[in-house]
Amino acid sequence: MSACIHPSILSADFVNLEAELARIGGADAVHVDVMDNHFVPNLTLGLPVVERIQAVSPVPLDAHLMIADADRWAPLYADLGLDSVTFHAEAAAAPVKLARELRARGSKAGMALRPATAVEPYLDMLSELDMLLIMTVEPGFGGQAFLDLTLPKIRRARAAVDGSGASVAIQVDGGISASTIERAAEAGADVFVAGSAVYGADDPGDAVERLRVLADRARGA
Ligand SMILES: O=C(CO)[C@H](O)[C@H](O)COP(=O)(O)O
Ligand SMILES: [Fe+2]
Repeated sequence: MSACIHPSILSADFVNLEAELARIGGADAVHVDVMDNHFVPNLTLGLPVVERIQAVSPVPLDAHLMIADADRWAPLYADLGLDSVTFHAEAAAAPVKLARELRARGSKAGMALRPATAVEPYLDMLSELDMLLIMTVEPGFGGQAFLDLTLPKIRRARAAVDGSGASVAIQVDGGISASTIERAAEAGADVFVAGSAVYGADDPGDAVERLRVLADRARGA
């Protein structure tokens, strides 16, 4: 199966979101970064804006919740009918219960790990997840440099997912561009978030296709 490319609207023009969404019609999903200025030192948007994006988006929504008290808030995003809702393991008191709740409300369940958070403590809950997000930058801001130190964690996650038999996508987010996507793909990622590399391009739709070709080649797909 082809690599999935999820442009992040963090790098889009927030005053013209509907038009910005139309520019990435060939993407597999749009990645929406929700930040609360508590879990991360930045503030973006919340439920009412995500609800409107969901109403007008030509592609499914992949919400990345960088917010404290995920147990309370993440289910409310699932209630909007989003394709996937990803909470941070570091922000959830009961990750398994929360993942089950997201699925029960009709969303795919994603769980994210900061660069310094090990994957091993969570391997016994892979079957509860549809997606595991390995952050490849410290969450909080777009436009940061890809952290190569996350590559071994991507490899370990890939080996664990393949060994488990569970169907879990491995997403990477942060610093993904034409010069880094192949490294992440070779390590085992299959879903790629790209903000600045897509919306900073003259033609975001073309940038999506180029990234997909590079990732597929690196994955041998
Ligand atoms: O979650 C994020 C930051 O916390 C963003 O999704 C990510 O940074 C995308 O931006 P870029 O591709 O420019 O790094
Ligand atoms: Fe993100």
